Amino acid sequence: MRKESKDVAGMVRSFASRPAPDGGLDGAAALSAPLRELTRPRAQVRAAAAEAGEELAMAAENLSAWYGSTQALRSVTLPIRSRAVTAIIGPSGCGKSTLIRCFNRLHEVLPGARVSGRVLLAGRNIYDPRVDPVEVRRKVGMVFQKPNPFPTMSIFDNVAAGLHLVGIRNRRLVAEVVERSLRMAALWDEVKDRLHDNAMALSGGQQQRLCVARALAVEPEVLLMDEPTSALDPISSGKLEELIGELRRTYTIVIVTHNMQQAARVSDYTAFMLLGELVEYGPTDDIFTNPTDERTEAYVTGRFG
Ligand SMILES: Nc1ncnc2c1ncn2[C@@H]1O[C@H](COP(=O)(O)OP(=O)(O)OP(=O)(O)O)[C@@H](O)[C@H]1O
Repeated sequence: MRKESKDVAGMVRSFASRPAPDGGLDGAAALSAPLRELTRPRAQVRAAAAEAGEELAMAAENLSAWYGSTQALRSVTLPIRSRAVTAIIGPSGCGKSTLIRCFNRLHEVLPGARVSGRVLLAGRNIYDPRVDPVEVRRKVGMVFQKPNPFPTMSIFDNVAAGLHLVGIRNRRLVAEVVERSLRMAALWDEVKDRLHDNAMALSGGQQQRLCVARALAVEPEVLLMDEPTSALDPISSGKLEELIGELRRTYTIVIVTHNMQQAARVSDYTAFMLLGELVEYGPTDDIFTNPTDERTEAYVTGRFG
């Protein structure tokens, strides 16, 4: 487990202040960076992330979200480390799902839903008006609570569907990517002889791994998982956790979970939320064994929630 200073806010500040890559969507904003640094104190500690030697895949910066007049997120600032698993924990209704739905611009599809603040993906604000939400959703894939394969499609076509959407139609290439994705989702051996069966013929756990394969097929930069094992039996949950353990080498994963043991088992970093606010973030070991905030301690020791 990597250890780090507790000054996560400083690390986020440094990430938030990174200039966008040349020609990036934030290119214009980067030109005025000195001004922004003066006006935003959070942009001052540029060296901290470099010192920590940690790369960030994403970060929420002062992110707030509403459903009509109900505010579900309150100025959340949170780093998401590359090639690591970040668990989001907290009691029901604290905003976990809303947060990750803001990470791939799914929140805004609901009528009356609104977001303020920024979400940086590789240094670019995904809420920049010039950014295409469809492209964001390709780069930031999502696996939902209940397995949701396309019910009329075969196992093969479920994984190939995303490739068709991004314009990849070459049959050999599609077949290669489908196989690779199913292997990465640890499902290949179980389905290789029945790729053209209907996806609904799979067990719930297999369907969920199929959804992981479908998400991986388009090579996302980040994979979001919203309580991905809550509809699965213990054996299927264990397999999915093993899979997360494998994928963390290659992917950046953010997992929402109610299950504290699961968060402790699968994640490198944990964020604890309460009433729409981020209470504490840090290495999972620290959050579970040595939290700094008494509300975190009360939650992880089961005293509320
Ligand atoms: N579609 C919606 N319309 C209106 N309010 C909503 C909607 N979805 C969520 N909310 C509200 O937003 C707040 C955050 O909900 P959210 O689903 O993000 O919490 P959560 O921590 O993921 O909860 P759970 O653990 O129960 O899934 C709650 O107060 C909830 O009632």
